[in-house]
Amino acid sequence: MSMEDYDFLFKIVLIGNAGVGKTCLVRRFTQGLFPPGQGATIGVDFMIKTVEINGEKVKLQIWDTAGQERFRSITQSYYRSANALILTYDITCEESFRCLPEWLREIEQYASNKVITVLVGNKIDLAERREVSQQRAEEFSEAQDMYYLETSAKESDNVEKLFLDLACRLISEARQNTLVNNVSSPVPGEGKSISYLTCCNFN
Ligand SMILES: Nc1nc2c(ncn2[C@@H]2O[C@H](COP(=O)(O)OP(=O)(O)OP(=O)(O)O)[C@@H](O)[C@H]2O)c(=O)[nH]1
Repeated sequence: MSMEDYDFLFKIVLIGNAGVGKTCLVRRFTQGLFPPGQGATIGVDFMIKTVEINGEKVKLQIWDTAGQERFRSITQSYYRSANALILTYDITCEESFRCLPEWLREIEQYASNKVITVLVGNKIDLAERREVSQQRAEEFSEAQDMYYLETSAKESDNVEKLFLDLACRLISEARQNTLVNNVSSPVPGEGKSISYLTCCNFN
């Protein structure tokens, strides 16, 4: 496949406290591995994965930002052009959940108002150490109008689903924008134009 051979290109940025597992989620999805002894991210890392959804090639540019406070001014500059943000916390770390309103303020300030935000509670393989209940996280995400998903980068639980559902959402949004911006374009209903809806499982 050549570099230009894709139907959609989306930029996804992962944010959240240090140590919640952002890098591991990205490595799991893009490389299919759980890195041993993963060091803290310095600034921002970048990975690409192209997936096929209902016969269409979707190129995902995935930006993994450092959670440490001292990198905040660097990472903020990556919000603006993001199509989607994956706001991650660690279900075994109350502190990472309590910081979410702070992250939402960052999003409000630096991201586009069209950005899609997904809240992710990572490390569900450590169920016995859980400090944040699923219900509490769901209530929070509902109040903030975000999708919510729990994952384990270690056990590969829901990681593929996270990125693929997000890609479906982004395709859906992109099509709606095209329709809004171009009134003469054909209405959906023909060929494969609405089949993508069947793969969006967020609720
Ligand atoms: N048990 C378990 N450990 C995880 C999981 N995901 C990440 N970890 C561990 O959590 C630690 C931090 O993971 P990272 O992926 O580096 O976290 P990060 O959010 O990228 O951290 P920063 O780069 O500092 O922002 C590492 O020791 C990982 O092995 C998971 O799903 N389950």
